[in-house]
Amino acid sequence: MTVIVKICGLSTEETLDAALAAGVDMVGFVFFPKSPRAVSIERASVLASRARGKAEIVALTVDMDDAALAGIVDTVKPDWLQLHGSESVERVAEVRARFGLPVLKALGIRDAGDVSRAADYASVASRLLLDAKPPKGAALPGGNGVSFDWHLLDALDPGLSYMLSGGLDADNVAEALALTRPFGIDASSGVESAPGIKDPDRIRAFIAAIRGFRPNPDQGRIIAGERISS
Ligand SMILES: O=C(O)c1ccccc1N[C@@H]1O[C@H](COP(=O)(O)O)[C@@H](O)[C@H]1O
Repeated sequence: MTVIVKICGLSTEETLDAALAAGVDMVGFVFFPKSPRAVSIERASVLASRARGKAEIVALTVDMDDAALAGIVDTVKPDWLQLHGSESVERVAEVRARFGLPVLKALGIRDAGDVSRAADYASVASRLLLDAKPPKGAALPGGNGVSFDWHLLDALDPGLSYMLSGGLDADNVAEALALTRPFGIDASSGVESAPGIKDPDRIRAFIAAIRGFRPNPDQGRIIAGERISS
């Protein structure tokens, strides 16, 4: 099982290079002003040029209008747009069509109802990112370093491909992979030494933990009473 790895919220050459050298597949730049990881379009453009051809470049946006998205797309030239706000199914389809870029739609998960909503977005988003819902009163819609109950994903259609995020780090990602079947893994806080400060050692340890993960063939998931082997 090869799992795509995304590191989000990179803002320095040193940490970007550490992620690239460790074999990251996607690198995310955050365009949400309240985030401690927010970068300007100019800064993201420099970092994106450094990463281009080595990893896919993701522009993370939150409920952004077309004019602001266009500014990012024209200058940074991302490979992906990540929509991490409360964008509707219609808005996801509109952004994808208008900009001609694949869209990674983030959905906050806290309960079974949130999981069932994922199916609504599956046909319009190029890929889904299942993240923890932010704690009440949080300033950020993501990047809060909190996990959700991964067992909730047992209810997902097994054919639905998704990326997993929310409070993942080198210590818990193997357990997350053992309980779920994500196409990819995404982390931000879990590879930082302080909010917004990415740590090269934590990035390396995180990617090594994912690459080193081996599913236990005797430990299939139980879905609706039926054992699904790995
Ligand atoms: O990282 C941020 O600052 C951020 C801001 C606004 C929306 C989303 C954000 N990050 C995304 O959230 C996931 C989970 O973060 P964490 O690992 O729990 O800290 C992250 O991978 C980003 O895609």
